[in-house]
Amino acid sequence: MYSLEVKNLTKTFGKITAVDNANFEVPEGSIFGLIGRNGAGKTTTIRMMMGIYLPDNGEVVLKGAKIGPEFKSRVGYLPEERGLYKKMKVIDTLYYFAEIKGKRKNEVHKKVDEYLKRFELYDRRLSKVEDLSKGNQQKVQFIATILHDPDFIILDEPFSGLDPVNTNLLKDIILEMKQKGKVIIFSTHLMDFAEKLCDHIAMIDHGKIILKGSLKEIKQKYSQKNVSLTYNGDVSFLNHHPIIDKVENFGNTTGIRLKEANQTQELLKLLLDNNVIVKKFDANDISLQEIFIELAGKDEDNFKKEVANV
Ligand SMILES: Nc1ncnc2c1ncn2[C@@H]1O[C@H](COP(=O)(O)OP(=O)(O)OP(=O)(O)O)[C@@H](O)[C@H]1O
Repeated sequence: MYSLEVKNLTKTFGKITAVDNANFEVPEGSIFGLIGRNGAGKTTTIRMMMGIYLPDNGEVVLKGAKIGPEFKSRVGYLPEERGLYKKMKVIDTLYYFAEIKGKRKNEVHKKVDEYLKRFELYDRRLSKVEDLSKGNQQKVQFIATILHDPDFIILDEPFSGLDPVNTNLLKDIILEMKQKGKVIIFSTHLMDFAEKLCDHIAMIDHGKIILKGSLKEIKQKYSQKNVSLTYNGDVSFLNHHPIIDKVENFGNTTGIRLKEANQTQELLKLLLDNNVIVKKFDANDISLQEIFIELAGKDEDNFKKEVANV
């Protein structure tokens, strides 16, 4: 069952079509990633979902009914432009945001302390927001987003500006919220996060949805001719080998696309024969990053052909 559906959403700004007839479905109890490059249309889509922008066309549907004001009280929204009152103390900021969502101080007091401690902000609770680093301000805003225990959590680029420790903490909290049955929707251009967290994704490019669905199924579909390799040695000989379609270096791993799905054993033998030390050989594995580059890294002509097939 879908909890939230985006139907034919379109938004133009003058001559720019920021979102072009976008359709996707967010299943109940899922972590959903809206992924795309800079300027792809993620924020505009989210703003339409939140009722901040009126769409030129289309609608957002919640459990079969057009979204209304009641949705606002059930949602926690972290906007891309982080907007906190700079002169306000951290603790007052959190109580203020909770109050806007109808929660009294004594209802959220315990939770506020708990989150401040988890995010290592408890000692800064009496500091003014403006005295915190950007990353810490973002953590405060994230806490403010979830304090009222919303059913839907919509996060626009939540990981940008966070260090690895806080990124992990945020990931843990997102997973905890999923366990509680919440729907989490977040936008990102960082495929790693989407890959680790999401059950479902929609990939947006040039305002169009070019890929959507269960991440597992998408990866299965795209992985049949793929090998993800970790190695020591030199694999440059693969570049012009007749069984190889493409070799892409992703830093820690190398993605190899074969011309045919049944050539994985031949590839393994080839690597060993050429004295490559194989540390990890994942046949039929493909990263979301590879799929993303394949689809969103296309030139304009290929892009139009691909979109025509979604
Ligand atoms: N208020 C606006 N006025 C004019 N153009 C806009 C406005 N908002 C967005 N755009 C344009 O719409 C397109 C999509 O922008 P959007 O911010 O939705 O992309 P995004 O995927 O969120 O990008 P990023 O990851 O860089 O934040 C871009 O070309 C952007 O310049």
